[in-house]
Amino acid sequence: MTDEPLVSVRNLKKHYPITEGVLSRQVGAAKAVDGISFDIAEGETLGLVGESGCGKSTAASSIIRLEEATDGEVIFNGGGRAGRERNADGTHPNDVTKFDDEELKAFRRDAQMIFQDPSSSLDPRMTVGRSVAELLMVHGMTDKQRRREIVEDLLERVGLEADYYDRYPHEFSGGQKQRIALARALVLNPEFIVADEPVSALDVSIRAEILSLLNDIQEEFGLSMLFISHDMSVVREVCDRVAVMYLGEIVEIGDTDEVFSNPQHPYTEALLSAIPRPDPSDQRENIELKGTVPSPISPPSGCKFHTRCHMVIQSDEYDLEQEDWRALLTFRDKVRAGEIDPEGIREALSPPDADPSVVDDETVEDELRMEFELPETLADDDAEAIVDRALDALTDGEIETAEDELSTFTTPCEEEEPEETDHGNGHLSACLRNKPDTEHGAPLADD
Ligand SMILES: Nc1ncnc2c1ncn2[C@@H]1O[C@H](COP(=O)(O)OP(=O)(O)OP(=O)(O)O)[C@@H](O)[C@H]1O
Repeated sequence: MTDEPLVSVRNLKKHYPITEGVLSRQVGAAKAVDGISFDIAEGETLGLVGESGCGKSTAASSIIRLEEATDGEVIFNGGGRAGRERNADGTHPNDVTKFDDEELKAFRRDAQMIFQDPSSSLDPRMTVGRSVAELLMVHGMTDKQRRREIVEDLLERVGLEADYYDRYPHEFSGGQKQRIALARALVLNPEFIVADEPVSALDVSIRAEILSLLNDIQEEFGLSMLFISHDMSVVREVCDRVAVMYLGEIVEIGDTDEVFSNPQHPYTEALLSAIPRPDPSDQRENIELKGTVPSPISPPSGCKFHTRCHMVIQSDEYDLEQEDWRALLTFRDKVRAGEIDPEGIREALSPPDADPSVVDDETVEDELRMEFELPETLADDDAEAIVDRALDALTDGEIETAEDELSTFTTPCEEEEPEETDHGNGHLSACLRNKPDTEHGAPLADD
C-alpha cells in the first residue's frame, strides 16, 4: 500500500465536435467535460453529483476509456503499477488515456463499470451465470468448473442464490438484475469501479438495499469507487467525498460531511436544499434551481453557473434585494435571447374576440414584471428607471432599445472565471464570492 491515490484525474476534457454540412465541417464543440481534476484513494468512494446534462456520464466513460478523452490524464496506479515515476517527456506510464491495447486489456480487468440499467450488461439469451462467467473465460480461465464455482460464490455474496446461475435475466426483478450486474463487475477482482446512477432506475423501496450492498461490497473487496448520481441523498449514503459538477466543471469538492454541512458553492447549496426534509422544524431555505443546465456548445461566460445562481454578485452601482437582482438579470438574458413576446402577452390577456389593443401597455408591463418576478417598483431608483424604460421599449416593439437599456446591468460573475478557493482539508470551491481578499466579499458561509 502506498500513499499515492489509486486514480488521479487531471484536467480531463471531452469535447464533442459539432459539424455542419455535407463535408462535416467542424463549427464548434460541445464541451461536455471541460477540465476536471480529482483523486480517488484506495478503498475510497468519490461521488460525482450534478443535474442531468452536467457531464457526469461523459466524465465516467472518458475515465474508464469507453470514450477517448480530448485532453488531460487519468493516472491509474492499480494492477501492480504503483510507484511508477513520470517519463522524461512528462507523460505518465500509468495514464489510461495513452494505454496501448495490451495495457488497456489489463485495465479492463482492473476497472469495471456498473450502469443505471442493469439489463445493458446482461445478454437476454444467456443464463446470468454464463454472462458473469464469460468474463473469466475472456481473461484466460479455461477451467469450466472453477468458473462456475467462482460465479456461484459471487452470486451468494451479492445476496442471491448459487442456483440462480442457470436462470435467464427476464426471471429477475430490477434490483436482482443490479445485483447480478454487480457480480459481473466484481468477477475479475477489480480495484476500481465506476457506478453510473446504479440505483436511479430501481424502485425506491429497493434502493436502500442496493446502496447498502454496494457499501458492504466496497468494504469487503477494498474497492475504490467513482459513484455517479444526480441525487444528493444517495451520495450521502455511500460516498466518503463528493465532487459537484456543473456544465463540465467541478465547482466544489470535499469530504461528504463537510460539503453537506458547510457548502461553499451556491450550486451545491441549491442541490442540497432540494433534498426532502422529513423534519418540519428544519428551517433551511428551499432554493429553486430554475431552468435547465445550458448547452455545453455555448456555455455562459465567466462562472458558468451565473445564469441560474441565486447568489449572483450585484454590480456596485445598485442596491437591490438579492432575489430582485437575480430576477433582473434573468429578465435581461431573456430579452437578449429574443424570448420575450409582449404582443403575445397582449393577445393572451385580451378578452375572446376582442382586439388585443384593448389591453394597454401598463397591463402588459405588469404581466411581464409578474412573469419575471420583478417587484412593482425596484428598491433602487436608478435600476427602477432603467427597467421602466426597457419595459416601455418592449411594449413599443423596440426590442433593441430594451436590450440596450438592460445591458447596463452586469455582474462580475459573467466577466471573471472563478479560481479555486481552498477551505482546508481538501475542501475546494470555485465561486467568486469565496476568493480571498476579494472585493466581491460575502462568502456563502463562514468557515
Ligand atoms: N456524443 C455527443 N455529442 C455531442 N454532445 C454530447 C454527446 N454526448 C453527450 N453530449 C452532451 O454533453 C453534455 C453532458 O452529457 P452527459 O450525458 O455526460 O451528462 P450527465 O450529467 O451524465 O447527464 P445524464 O444524467 O442525463 O446522462 C450534455 O449537454 C450532452 O448533450
